[in-house]
Amino acid sequence: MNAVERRQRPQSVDVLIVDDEEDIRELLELSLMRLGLACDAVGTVADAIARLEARRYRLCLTDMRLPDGDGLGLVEHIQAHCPGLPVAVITAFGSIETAIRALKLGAFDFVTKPVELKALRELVTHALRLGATGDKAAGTTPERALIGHSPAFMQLRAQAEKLARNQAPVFIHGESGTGKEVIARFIHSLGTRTAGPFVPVNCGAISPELMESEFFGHRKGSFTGAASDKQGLFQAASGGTLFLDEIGELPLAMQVKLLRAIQERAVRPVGAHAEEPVDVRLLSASHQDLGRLVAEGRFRQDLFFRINVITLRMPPLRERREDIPALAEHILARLAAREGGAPRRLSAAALHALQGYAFPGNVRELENLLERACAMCEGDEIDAADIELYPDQTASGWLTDSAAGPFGFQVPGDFGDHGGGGEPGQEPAADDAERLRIIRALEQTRWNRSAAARNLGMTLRQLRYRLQKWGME
Ligand SMILES: Nc1ncnc2c1ncn2[C@@H]1O[C@H](COP(=O)(O)OP(=O)(O)OP(=O)(O)O)[C@@H](O)[C@H]1O
Repeated sequence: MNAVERRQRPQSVDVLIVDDEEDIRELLELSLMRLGLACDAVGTVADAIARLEARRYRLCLTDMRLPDGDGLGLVEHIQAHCPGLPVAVITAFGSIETAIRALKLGAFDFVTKPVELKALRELVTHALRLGATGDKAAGTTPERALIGHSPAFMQLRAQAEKLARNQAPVFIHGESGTGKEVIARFIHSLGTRTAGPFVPVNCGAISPELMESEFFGHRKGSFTGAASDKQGLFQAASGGTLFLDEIGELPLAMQVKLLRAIQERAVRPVGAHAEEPVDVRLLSASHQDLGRLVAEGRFRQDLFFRINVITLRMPPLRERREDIPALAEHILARLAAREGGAPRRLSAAALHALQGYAFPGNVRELENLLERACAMCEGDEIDAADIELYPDQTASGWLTDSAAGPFGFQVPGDFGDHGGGGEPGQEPAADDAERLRIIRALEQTRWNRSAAARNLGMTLRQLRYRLQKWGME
């Protein structure tokens, strides 16, 4: 660092650099200074802790191996003593496991050695934005309605708030209609990318032939029908979050391309000669057990590891029945706002009926059910008689601890690794469970697909997609 650069150092200190190699400390300091940031640089964990006690920083950037400890210890110290301070770790090339451990301990992000200026710039930009949005994670800013106060939901919410503060890919696992997209939006809204777009994609709804172009875009004339250049979903999500719902539905060929895009942080539009850099955070979700798909050879293990750095498990509604009254109230208020007039109330008997129901279609089914009930009910109060429940779905029949589900098998097959009982080998594949549920619903509605979809708590498009997949349409 030359004398002029030293004189230009701003007064406030933004970044604490922790690295035991002096030349790397200098290099990082210089690179960050050129981004207009002031730095302190130390070489040991003890010095880092002393500085953290003495000053406030906006980011801590630490090497992993230090003479008197490691970067993970410092990450833990910061979580405990300086909550809200983003900490990023510098890992040796190829040591992704260490990076993952750091992320799980609450690190914001990681960069690999040798540190590239571009990666460093991206990391710092997001970290400083995080500081600016830090209060949101504490819940002072209204975010998209996320209703639920049951212990299971509060735990999920706390995890999501923590995850919003880092850049790690998150896999959200849960049954249909549990709110996977809602939680993905929540993570996006509390993170550093909140000013950027949130782009949700249902991987199961894109035709395999168009997938590459949908994801990465295409150049005019690259195939019949490509009348002009088109941006892909990755480019559309740049600076924000790409949410890949039903990621288990991606064909293997597309999985390879997705992995490359994630690893390289770049995509090549169909018909283009060069790759374009993209800066997206990836969140993904599925109702399927990806581990099982990997074992069956239907999902690539390398992609699985890449997207599954952290898993969030969405509890089904029947495991958090305490949330039903608040959810119902929220939904009725929303329906009233749409239709006009005051929100309808639920009678005690109606609420009792709802709380005894298993909700195979989860919150989406509750929404559909209340919408129908509002249409049926004449007065201000919805009674039990106005609520049409899908038969044989008492909550007790669905309890995952020990009981067989309403169709005589363990439900839900896909969630056996999270507390479902029974011998693993005896569980049917999730697809089988879902197929049976859908066939039942179709039989009960005399194959009226719209009515069946409503009863199942899914959209007609989702039902048709599943029927097509099983060759039933
Ligand atoms: N905690 C919640 N608070 C408020 N609304 C919720 C909550 N959870 C789910 N919902 C509502 O339930 C519906 C289903 O949620 P969402 O689409 O996120 O579920 P999903 O798990 O992604 O479903 P699928 O797997 O079928 O795509 C949405 O209309 C959403 O607004």
